[in-house]
Amino acid sequence: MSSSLNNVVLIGMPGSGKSTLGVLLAKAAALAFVDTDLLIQSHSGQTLQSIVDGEGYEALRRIEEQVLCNLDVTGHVIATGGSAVYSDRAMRHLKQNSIIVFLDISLTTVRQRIGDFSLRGISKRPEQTLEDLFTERHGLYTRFADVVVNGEHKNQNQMCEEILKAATTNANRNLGFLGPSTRP
Ligand SMILES: Nc1ncnc2c1ncn2[C@@H]1O[C@H](COP(=O)(O)OP(=O)(O)O)[C@@H](O)[C@H]1O
Ligand SMILES: O=C(O)C1=C[C@@H](OP(=O)(O)O)[C@@H](O)[C@H](O)C1
Ligand SMILES: [Mg+2]
Repeated sequence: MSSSLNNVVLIGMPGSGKSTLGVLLAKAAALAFVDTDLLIQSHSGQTLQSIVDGEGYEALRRIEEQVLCNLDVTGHVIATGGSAVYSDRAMRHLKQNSIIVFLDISLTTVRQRIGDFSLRGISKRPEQTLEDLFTERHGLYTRFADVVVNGEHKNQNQMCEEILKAATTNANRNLGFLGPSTRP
């Protein structure tokens, strides 16, 4: 059979809803769920914040790349961390059998949702502002996305429906996504 695009990978800024929407989406689509931030924490035995504080943001990116490249699942919704897109290798690996969905929210909404970002283990250069980070990443999220879902002014249920619809439409152009009902 041709490549089965049977995972949904969520990418986007912190606060875009990857972790919370990922669970809802998995329930709605009868898929399993994995949050790669939790894999990083269990892999390293510490919180993301303590990795950034103790070893620096580049160490977090290296661990994240390793965890993403070792991920070998099918039939999952995969919530990534906001910095996943800094690894070309990891994104190419995920793309092999996944639809990549970018949850696109504004900088204002990022600020509202994440509050004090210095406590959130964000992987960024020390001098980098949130605005700089937003601009730098927006291009990366767009580049790797198969589908972009605008997340402004929508509640979680609306987002979930929209992601599912967009991912299914996109995947139906390929084969084998979300089970037999979408196969020709
Ligand atoms: N569509 C939405 N509308 C309002 N709040 C949301 C929405 N999606 C997520 N949130 C909230 O935003 C916060 C960050 O969500 P989270 O899933 O942790 O984002 P991420 O994993 O992308 O960093 C949580 O408090 C969550 O409840
Ligand atoms: O954007 C980032 O640099 C990060 C986002 C976090 O995940 P969420 O995007 O789920 O908040 C987590 O991976 C880590 O603290 C780094
Ligand atoms: Mg998250």
